[in-house]
Amino acid sequence: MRASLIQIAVDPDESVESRRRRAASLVREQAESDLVVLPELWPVGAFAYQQFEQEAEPPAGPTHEAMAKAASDAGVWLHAGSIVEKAADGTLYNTALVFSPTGGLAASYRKIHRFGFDKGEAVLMGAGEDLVTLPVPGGLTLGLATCYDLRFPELFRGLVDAGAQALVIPAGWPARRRDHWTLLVRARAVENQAYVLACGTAGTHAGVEQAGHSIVVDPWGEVLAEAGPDEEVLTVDLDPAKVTTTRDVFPALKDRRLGLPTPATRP
Ligand SMILES: O=C(O)CCC(=O)C(=O)O
Repeated sequence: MRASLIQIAVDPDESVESRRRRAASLVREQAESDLVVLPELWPVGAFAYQQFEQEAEPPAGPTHEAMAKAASDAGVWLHAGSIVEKAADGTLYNTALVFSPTGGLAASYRKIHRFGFDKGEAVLMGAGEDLVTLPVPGGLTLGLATCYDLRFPELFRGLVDAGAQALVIPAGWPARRRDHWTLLVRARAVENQAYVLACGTAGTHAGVEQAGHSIVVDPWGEVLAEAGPDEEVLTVDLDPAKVTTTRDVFPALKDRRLGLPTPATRP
């Protein structure tokens, strides 16, 4: 199963429309891949809070339309990163969209952990409630998470319990915390014995330099490929059997001790 991560640059001197066209054309160039991944909020920029309302899209808006067409033109599974979704009741969500090779919406995921503490996404957006997995026929079962979610291991364990074999994480991670990014991506791969495909953005928007350094890690924690800081497409071959082999040879997931009493529940 071949995967390509498109680490697109998000810079304020390019319009959202132009970036959307460019992203679609980059997706079309990956027709040799089975799965293509774009980063978090690449149309507007993950830190461009002031533009969230203006660039918010209904579930079947312009990014959805452009990405559905790009997926079917290329004949690939497309994790199209995330958009600012405006739901019917007016709530904004950071919503990831995944398209099948015929351009149908196969899954969507509303980011569960909102970033910003008392500002930005944390106050402007609603929180997702649902864990999402998606089996890709003939390939791996994907588990979906977005950016700041990476800091919450219990989410990933939930995805693994639901069958995930490859954790796909679009992000808009800042350069100043790049060490956390690479450390946490590898940790999620090792502890869950799963592939991790983590796709960030390049460039600088809203004054926040992006880390880039998209990275693909195998179920043993080995880095298969890592991008630099600039716009780049990272292509790797994944072996679905490697997840089963790793879990069979080193069955740590079977040694979990669930339901132990805590000091509060101990009689
Ligand atoms: O957790 C971090 O350091 C970055 C998170 C982030 O930038 C985001 O979720 O948009």
